[in-house]
Amino acid sequence: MNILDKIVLRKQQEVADAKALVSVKDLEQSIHFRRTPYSFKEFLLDKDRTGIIAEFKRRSPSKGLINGTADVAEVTKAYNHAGASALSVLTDLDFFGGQREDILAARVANNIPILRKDFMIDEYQILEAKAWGADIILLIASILSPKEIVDMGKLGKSLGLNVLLEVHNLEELERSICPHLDAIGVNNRNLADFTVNIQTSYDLVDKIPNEFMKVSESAISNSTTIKQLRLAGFDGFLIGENFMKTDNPGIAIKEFVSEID
Ligand SMILES: O=P(O)(O)OC[C@@H](O)[C@@H](O)c1c[nH]c2ccccc12
Repeated sequence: MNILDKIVLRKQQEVADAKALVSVKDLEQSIHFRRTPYSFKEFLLDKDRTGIIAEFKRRSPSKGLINGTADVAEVTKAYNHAGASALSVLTDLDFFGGQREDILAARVANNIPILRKDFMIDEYQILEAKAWGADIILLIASILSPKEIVDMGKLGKSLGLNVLLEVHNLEELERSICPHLDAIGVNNRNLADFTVNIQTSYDLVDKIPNEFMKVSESAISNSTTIKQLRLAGFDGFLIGENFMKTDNPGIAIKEFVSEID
């Protein structure tokens, strides 16, 4: 079994446990459930921001522990002030060391869009995302059928959430694309075996219809790459480890941003 299969299997159990503990009604009664999510597009295309979607990630299956001490409110505020267009906060506990409380803390500290970064396999998780104060959900093409992507995309949109579809190759893109999406992310990392290749982004950018915002995800570690990805047609750049692996991710993003503009 590859790592992605393991994550999905564990996720099924986690969602079943969560459903037994917190009802849909409870989720709908959260104060965040009534708020109108921020527009991902508005922030991503804002020329005063950088297009960076800055990620808070404590660990990953490929790298193990990345940062065991960083404070989520402090780091996400620094990301925001450095010009991030959106924040990405991992909520998977077993493989990425994230939790619901991380989104809640990032939400109260920031007024820019937040992506709930997790492996969404059930509509219940989309209701959770809304209840926790997220603005954007991630749908990963490699673990969802085209019908699941349509259904989950529709539900997300009906709640006012922004929907980011993640693909890793042309086949995934072609089978998964549908109208209920705002943005398409090309993951430069193959989630099944962790190999990374930025070329994946350049290969797919022109295959993504221009009505969708285009995001390049993973393994971005220098400002030259951002400039090249921008020229190729990308609007957004999802960066985690490059900032989180340092002692002070807030300073790391500031230095990074000073090199792009
Ligand atoms: O830390 P990196 O290499 O900058 O990558 C960030 C982000 O793209 C990566 O964490 C990611 C992309 N897709 C995912 C899906 C699930 C979990 C994590 C991810």
